[in-house]
Amino acid sequence: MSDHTEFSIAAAAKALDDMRAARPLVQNITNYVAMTISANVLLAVGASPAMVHAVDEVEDFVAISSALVINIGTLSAPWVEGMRRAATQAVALGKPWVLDPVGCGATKFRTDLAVELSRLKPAIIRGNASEIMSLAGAAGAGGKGVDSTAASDAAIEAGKALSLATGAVVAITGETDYVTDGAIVVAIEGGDMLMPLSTALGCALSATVGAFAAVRPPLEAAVYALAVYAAAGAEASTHVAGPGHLPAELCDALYAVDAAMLERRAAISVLETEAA
Ligand SMILES: Nc1ncnc2c1ncn2[C@@H]1O[C@H](COP(=O)(O)OP(=O)(O)OP(=O)(O)O)[C@@H](O)[C@H]1O
Ligand SMILES: Cc1ncsc1CCO
Ligand SMILES: [Mg+2]
Repeated sequence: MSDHTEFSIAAAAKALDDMRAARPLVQNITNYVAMTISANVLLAVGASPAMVHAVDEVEDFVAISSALVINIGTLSAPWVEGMRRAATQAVALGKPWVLDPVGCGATKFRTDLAVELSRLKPAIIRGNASEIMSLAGAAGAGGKGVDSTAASDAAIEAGKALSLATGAVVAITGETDYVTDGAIVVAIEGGDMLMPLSTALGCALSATVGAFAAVRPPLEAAVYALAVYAAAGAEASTHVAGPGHLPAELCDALYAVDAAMLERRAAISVLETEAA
């Protein structure tokens, strides 16, 4: 029996403790919309963020970071070159990097870049259902700009195929989140329907996945980061009347999240195992 069938809330809490103890420096090449909330989320959960994208320094910065997150939300040509160099450097130095293929499928430029970056050995790819289906080349991806028009369960098979094609662990978010390495599929429950109504919370989740990738192998990092975020998102949503105050409440919940909150607000289940 694989260790992978032993995902648990207790192990998520231990991963969170280990991440906070390490306070990993997480380099983010992310979009203008997501920068502040991503940095605040990382600080609140216990990591150390830096938003660094200049082509002249990305490689040096990767060398001092524990993980790298590349998010293609607001692109321009010089940023693209920085993304290529940063990803290549991370792999050369054996540091995990996370790809968030924002809006993959919306334009050819964006889709081509997401495909190119997905071939540069990301440890984890995290996106919404439309983005993952598009990146996998699956039919029916849909998508409306950066928003998903597909349910996360519709992207599970595409996520498995993308994982097998790239070697990355793939995380698909939505009402239920799914994480796969091409064989195992883990489901994470939690969060709240208000979350997609507040921009860039998915981007900030990808940053959080980067923090966990600094202290756990990719499959565990993705599952436990998503569980922590699902718990905090559900908790935060009980404190707000609508999406406006959600980012601030989410940061407070990420600061407070512990084993008890994880137990109360999130659930992890293994849907498919290697043997299935
Ligand atoms: N209907 C829902 N119910 C519960 N949680 C949800 C729901 N939709 C999204 N979430 C949660 O919101 C977070 C962000 O996921 P989402 O799929 O919205 O990302 P995204 O589309 O990439 O967001 P963005 O591009 O705005 O950053 C995840 O933690 C996810 O579990
Ligand atoms: C709204 C938006 N536009 C480009 S990136 C971004 C943040 C959510 O993905
Ligand atoms: Mg997104």
